[in-house]
Amino acid sequence: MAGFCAEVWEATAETRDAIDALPFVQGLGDGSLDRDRFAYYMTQDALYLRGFARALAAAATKADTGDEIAFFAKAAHDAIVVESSLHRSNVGEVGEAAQPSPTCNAYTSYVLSLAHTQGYPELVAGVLPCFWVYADVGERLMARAGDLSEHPYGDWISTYADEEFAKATEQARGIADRLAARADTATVQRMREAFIRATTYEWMFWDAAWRQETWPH
Ligand SMILES: Cc1ncc(C[n+]2csc(CCO)c2C)c(N)n1
Repeated sequence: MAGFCAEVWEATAETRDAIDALPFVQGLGDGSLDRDRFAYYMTQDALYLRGFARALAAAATKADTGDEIAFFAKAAHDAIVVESSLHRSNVGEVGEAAQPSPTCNAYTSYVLSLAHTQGYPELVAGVLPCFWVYADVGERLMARAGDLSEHPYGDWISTYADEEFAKATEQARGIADRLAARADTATVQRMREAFIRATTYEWMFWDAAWRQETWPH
């Protein structure tokens, strides 16, 4: 039987094609995206990363090997430190008044609900699209953009097209496959659902940035 990752990657093919086709992602790749939309995205992403880093730290507490504790603890660290520097250089510090959008709130609440109500395998499956979708999009935008020195979003593209980041994604996939291989059928089904749901949230996050989504009241 093919591994968990191969299976859920296939199951999310339509959503991933839809991500590639989003005007936000297209504009990020060809540099035509307007600065306002990018700034909105960056602020929402900084808010997302705070919640997401907590979910990664929870994965570290649930992990059952030293390597995996270290992997998720470092990922939690990088979500705040490495990604924050990308944010700071683009939009400065995120103001105290910044509020998560409905989609940002839904996505972070979702991964935190996995952290608090589900087991380690389900949580790993739910945080995996964050790595994999970004590495996949980053790699593709990089191949298309070529020289990034004059690209308005070159630092974003190079962060996610980075070799180190590809390695972290590979490690996250290895962990998910190992967990699924020894999990019972019901757990694998919940893992599948978590992966698919989180991939859909990745689509929604970019779509919300394009629309500069706000709360109705
Ligand atoms: C909506 C959204 N999804 C995924 C990422 C990418 N990302 C966030 S934390 C992390 C792991 C540690 O660096 C990765 C890959 C993002 N920035 N924003």
